[in-house]
This record gives sequence, structure tokens and C-alpha cells, in this order.
Amino acid sequence: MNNMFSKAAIWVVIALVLFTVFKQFDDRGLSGGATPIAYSDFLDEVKAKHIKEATIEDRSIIATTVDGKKIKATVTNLDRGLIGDLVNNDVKFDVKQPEPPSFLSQVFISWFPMLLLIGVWVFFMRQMQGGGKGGAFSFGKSKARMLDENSNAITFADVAGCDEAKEEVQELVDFLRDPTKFQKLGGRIPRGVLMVGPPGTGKTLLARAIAGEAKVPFFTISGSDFVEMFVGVGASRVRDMFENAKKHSPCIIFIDEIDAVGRHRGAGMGGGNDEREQTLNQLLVEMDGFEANTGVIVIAATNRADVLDKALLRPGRFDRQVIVGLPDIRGREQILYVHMRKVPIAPDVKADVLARGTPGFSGADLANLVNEAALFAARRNKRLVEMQDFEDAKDKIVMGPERKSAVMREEERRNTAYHESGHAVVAKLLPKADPVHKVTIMPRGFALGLTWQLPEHDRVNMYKDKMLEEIAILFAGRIAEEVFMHQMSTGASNDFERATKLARAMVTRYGMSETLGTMVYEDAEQDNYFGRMSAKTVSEATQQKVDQEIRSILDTQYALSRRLIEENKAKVDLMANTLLEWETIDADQINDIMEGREPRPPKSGVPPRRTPDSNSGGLTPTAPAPA
Ligand SMILES: Nc1ncnc2c1ncn2[C@@H]1O[C@H](COP(=O)(O)OP(=O)(O)OP(=O)(O)O)[C@@H](O)[C@H]1O
Ligand SMILES: [Zn+2]
Repeated sequence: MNNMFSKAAIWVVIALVLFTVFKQFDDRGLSGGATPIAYSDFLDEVKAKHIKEATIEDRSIIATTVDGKKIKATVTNLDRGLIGDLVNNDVKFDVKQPEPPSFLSQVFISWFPMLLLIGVWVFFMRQMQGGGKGGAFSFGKSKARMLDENSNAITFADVAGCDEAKEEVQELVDFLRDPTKFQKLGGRIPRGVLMVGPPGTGKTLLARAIAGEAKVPFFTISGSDFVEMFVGVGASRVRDMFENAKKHSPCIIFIDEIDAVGRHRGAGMGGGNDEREQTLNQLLVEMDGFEANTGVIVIAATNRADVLDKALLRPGRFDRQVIVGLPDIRGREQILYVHMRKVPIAPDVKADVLARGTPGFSGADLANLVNEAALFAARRNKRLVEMQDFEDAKDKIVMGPERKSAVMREEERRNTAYHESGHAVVAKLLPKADPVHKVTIMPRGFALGLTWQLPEHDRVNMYKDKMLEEIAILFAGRIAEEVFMHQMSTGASNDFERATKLARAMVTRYGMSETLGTMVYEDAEQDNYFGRMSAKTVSEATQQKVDQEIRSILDTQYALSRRLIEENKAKVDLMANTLLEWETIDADQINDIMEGREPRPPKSGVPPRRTPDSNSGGLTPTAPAPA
């Protein structure tokens, strides 16, 4: 935007210069070449009879001396004696009417402000319409940078440690390679993919790798480039970018930091940001306007999906999410290998040891680690980068101010490890619970860790026993924290909320309560003009009974869960310590632990697909929508 101001400023300066030049020409002529002197000196000259002739014009008097010099002075009409002096001293003089300003400068003076206004107006109109192609008015042009298929050499081999994400985007590659073939087979292609993950986890890298694998052009732009001070610029940039992309299809448009434009609308009370809203609307319009065969895929990256406008996430827009989380221990090892290829590494360097010592590091941090280590080695005049250099680089990064908050604090990791172990052990012990498939303490979204259970059958009905067990499993995380860490974290609040909802649904919807019977005590919530309200269909007394019943379900399950944790302390402890070491453990290791054996080391490989759930302190299957 500075750009635009400086351009406007240049025009103003040019106009002013022209103006003064005209003015100069005007002043020339008569007085040209005369030496200005003080009025008193002029009077002295007159009295000394040095003046031959004089011309009085408006406020100035121009005179020629006897020796032919030209002088001028400013007169004042206070001096009523001037004419007398001139006559008495034999000066030949003349009085002239002030000359009207020249035609040119007259026009200029009267029209200049008008012209300026018109100029400014045209300027804004042009960029509002986004028509400002080329020339000085290119603000509406897209700022997207294009990498064509030849200059983008990134492939999946450069992206390490996020196999799940790679697997999820493989389909996009297949589509981009040959869109028409894909369509003949009836594949439904997502137009928009949202990559969600913390900073530096390789979202940009992965998007580039998709383009690289498919050998298609890659357009990249940051959400903040759209948000300009002037209304309409962002929208026209979006339009321009899509036009451009369609010409190069099949291709990828990558929008980094989509939250800069995509925050839900009307969030800022009192007007909000019109510009951003317009830009967002334009983006939605463009995405809706794609024909299915356009062959343009829009990939957007954000580290917070929760702040995005819901309209962006609707079908046909960014309806697919790919989670790019922080790498776990295996992932970190692989990322280190990728970056170590670029520097000469001494044989004593152990990537697996480094991976273990860098919990919470993102891909970008690890790339930085290798880089810093190489710098240490260079400063020490070594030919190869040794383990010591890596250790020093790691200390530097961990100690560095920018990393302190991001590297998971040890205390928090321990807490998460016990929390997740609690969920997992109780889930393993309860007969009807779904098998525990994987446990991790890698933070993802808002969750510090996750426990995955895979349902054996598709879930149609939830039976009462199973629901009760589920409540016990939900409680187990917090209980384990209490028992082992003697503290309670906020990570469990979501677990509690879900447990309560489940219990409430059992009593009021599914009629599973013995004391209250099978009557349904709650109407479905209704949407009315004032928002959501549930119609009251039960009496105060019944309502109290309902609350009591919910309370009693929760209490019983809490007690059950607590007993199981207390009786199986050794297992919870072993699992937590295994998690602290490996960060993610799978079904085999979990079984080892439950049978009291030392868990086998993890095998690397692609874990099965999962559904991301970003708002829980641990994922256990959700009940059939107790809204
Ligand atoms: N999974 C990975 N494998 C290899 N290198 C990685 C990986 N993740 C990150 N890196 C390194 O970190 C650098 C920065 O990553 P990138 O810009 O893709 O992160 P990002 O998720 O887009 O971050 P941001 O949210 O800050 O834009 C990459 O250029 C690469 O060198
Ligand atoms: Zn939990």
C-alpha cells in the first residue's frame, strides 16, 4: 500500500512543480532582471535624482536609474507623498493596471483542485473494479507467485514423518496427473483441502510436494496479502488469482494463513472488517464457480481451524481437512535424515538419539537443528558435522527464547502420559469397550494427547452397558492424573463434559434409567426466533429426579473407574513411561503392557487412518449425537 501512496504523492508533486513554473512565467516580463531594494533606499535614490523613469504596477515599483540599472521595490499605499516625490525629482513615471494572470495559469488555478479530485476518484474507482491491469494501477493484481512444474522440485521424498497426511493427499496427486481420466471413473474431487497443524510442521512443504509429484504449477499466496487497507483490493486479487490459475490448470493454489481472511464473519462487533469480508465472499464465489472439471485444487493452511468461518468448511469448499501434526519420535528421525542428506555427517551421529531428545520439535525446528549443527562444525573447522555439534545446536535452540514455549514442558508431557494411560488401561479392562488401537501424547490441535479406540462393528446402537463403560473411560484420564501426579489439569474438562452429556442422554432420551423408566423427558431442542431453547415439558419435581439420576450414573462410573486405576497402578505407570519414551504406542505394545510384559519397541510404518478430533483431551468414541 505504501506503493500507492508514493504514486499519489508523485502526482501531487508534479502538479505543484508545474504550477510554480507557470507562476514564474507570469511574474517574468516587466520586472525581469530588476534588483530588489528596500523602499527607503528607493526613496533616497529618488531624492538623489538617480532615477530616470519608473513604472508603478499594483504594489511594486520598477525603476531605471540614470546609469541604466533596473531596480524594484515594494510600495505601500500608505505613502501618499510618493507621487509628489517622483514629480519633484524629475522622474518620468507611469502607472499600470495590474495585468490579469495569463490564460494558462488562470485555467490551471481554477481547475487544479477539481482535477486533483477527479484524479483521486478515478484512481479509487479503478481499483474497486479490480480492472487496474498493468501500468501504474496494478493494485488489484494478484500477488500470487507461481512455481511452474520445472522450478518446483519438491516431492514426497522431501516430506518426512507425516505419512498419514501424505496418504490422505495421494488422491489429489492422482487427480492432478490426469483429471479427465479420474472423472471418467466417477471420482469426486475435492476442490478445497484445508491443512491444519502447528507452525513449521510442513504444510507448505506438503502442498508443494503434491504439485511436484503431479508435475503441475503451484500458485502460492498468503492470506495476509489479501487483506489490504483499501476496500476491494483483496476481492479483486482473489478474482485475478483464480483467473490466472484456470489458465494453467490443472494446478494448485496454495493459500497460507487462510485465517487472515477466513475468520468467521461478523466476529469484530460494530462493523467488522468489510474488506476482509468482501475478500472472503469473493473466495467463496470463486470456489463455488468452479466447474467440476476445472482441475484447480485450492489448498489452504492454518494452524487454527476453529476460528474459520463455517461457510469456508461447507461441502464444495474446504470440505476436507488434512491434519499435519507435530512429528513423533519416528517422524523426527525421518525428518532428520531428510535434512542430513544435505550436509556431510560424521559416523558418530545418531539420528534416533537426536529424535528422542527433541520432543515437541517441528519439522522446521529439526531443519534448523541440522543447519545450526553445520554452523557449529564450520566454526570449529571440522570437515564433518559430529554428534557434539548437534548436541550444542540442540541446546542453543531449546534455550533460545523463541522455542521455550513451544517445546513441550516435561511436566506437561508426564501429565498427558498418565492421562492417556488412564483412558487406555480402563478401556482395556472393561469388557464391552472398543479395542484400544493406539495411544499418543503428541499434541494435535487442542488435544495434548489421544487414545484411539476402533469400533469392531459399525456403531448403530449403543447399549446401556457400553455407554456406562464409556463414561468410566472418560473419567479415567483425570483420575490417573490425580493418582499419579496429584494434580488436575484442565485437559480433562472436555472429558467431563462428554461424560455428563452421555449420562444425560441416557436418562432423558434413551429411557435407560431404572427409576425413571422409558419415558422421554426432554424434547428435542427447537430453533426459534430467539435462538435455541428447549421447551419445558417436565415438572420441577421430575426435573430434580432426572438430575439425581444423572448424578448417580456419573458417581457410580467414577467410582468404578477409580477402582480400576488403583488396582492397576503398575500397568498405568508402565504405559505412561512407555509413552514418555516412544510418544505413540500401538495395539501390540498396549497388549504387552496389559499382560505385564516389557513392551516391544515400536515398528515404524503407516498407521491406519483415523478421524481427527481436535477438541478433546483424549479421544474415545463419541456417543450417537446427544446434541
Ligand atoms: N515433515 C517435514 N519433512 C521435512 N522437512 C520439514 C518437514 N516439516 C517442516 N520441514 C522443514 O521446515 C521448513 C518449513 O516448513 P513449512 O514452511 O512447510 O511449514 P508450515 O507448516 O507451512 O509452517 P507455517 O505454518 O509456519 O507456514 C520446510 O521448508 C522444511 O525444511
Ligand atoms: Zn482425556
